[in-house]
Amino acid sequence: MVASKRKVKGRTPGLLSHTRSPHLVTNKSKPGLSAKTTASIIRTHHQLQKAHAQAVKSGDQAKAAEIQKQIEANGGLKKYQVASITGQSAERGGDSSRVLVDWLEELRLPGAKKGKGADDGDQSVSRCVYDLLEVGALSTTNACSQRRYLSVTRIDLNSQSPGIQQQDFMARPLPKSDDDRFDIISLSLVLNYVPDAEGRGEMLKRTCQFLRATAEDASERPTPCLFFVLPAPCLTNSRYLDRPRLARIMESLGYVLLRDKVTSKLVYQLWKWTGKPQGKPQKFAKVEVNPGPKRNNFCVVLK
Ligand SMILES: C[S@@+](CC[C@H](N)C(=O)[O-])C[C@H]1O[C@@H](n2cnc3c(N)ncnc32)[C@H](O)[C@@H]1O
Repeated sequence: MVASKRKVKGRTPGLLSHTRSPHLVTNKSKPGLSAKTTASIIRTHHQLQKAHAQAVKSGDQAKAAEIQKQIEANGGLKKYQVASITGQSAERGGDSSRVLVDWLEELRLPGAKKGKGADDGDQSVSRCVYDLLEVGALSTTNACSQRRYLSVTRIDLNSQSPGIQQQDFMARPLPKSDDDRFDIISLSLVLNYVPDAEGRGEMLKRTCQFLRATAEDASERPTPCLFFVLPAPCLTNSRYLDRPRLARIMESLGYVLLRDKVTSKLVYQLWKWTGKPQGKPQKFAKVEVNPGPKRNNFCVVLK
């Protein structure tokens, strides 16, 4: 059966190829880029990245080089980032770090107060500042950057501003002491950028090395914690991953779920790191958990 144009247009929402990061505020958007164009740039970039990772994995250097050329011909990471910013609108969710700060405030992180610089003049709390590592940062003015109780270190594979270090989180030198660790790590729409399942598992594992251990007297606090955002279909419509399986993966690394929010487009989660993995170290292979023809193949493998 040939799918009609209308059917293609009225897309199946659960397919990853139809998602994009819909939460960046577009007040500064370039009006020239239509939603369709930005979605297409993002989708193509993800597909090519994935094909490139597969070619590298299979040792096909010629194919990898060819795909790399295509990635560059399509504008590369730079164009993808522009599309990520310009293709989004506040009505579609806005800045995801608003969810993070709302949760930190709701969970009564000591010193965390609502609003910009809300701890000004409050003598009753000694000033608490928490170190946040924002991986995959595209902005220096989002909600988490506007809280005085957060000191934000921003990194991205391609820095768009002097306030963002150009750095691959996977190549960031491992901490030598707690001075190099963080209270909070944010991976907003970053895990799904990683083109292969093993790489995603490695990224999750690596977060544990960058978080400060919980002090004995601070067990009620939400920190140290990991905030992440994923396109909803990664967890709601994947053959290989759903929320229970992700929870088992995270718990095996020592995380416990504090907050979880699912919208039609995105899943937001906040995980506290206990420093104590539950049980023996576990491996998670690529296992089908949700069979079905209209599902995507998003997967996290932990070796
Ligand atoms: C879709 S954008 C998301 C940006 C922003 N966090 C958001 O929520 O809108 C993904 C960003 O993650 C960055 N990224 C992906 N893997 C990364 C890594 N290993 N280290 C640093 N940045 C990374 C990419 O360069 C890209 O700018």
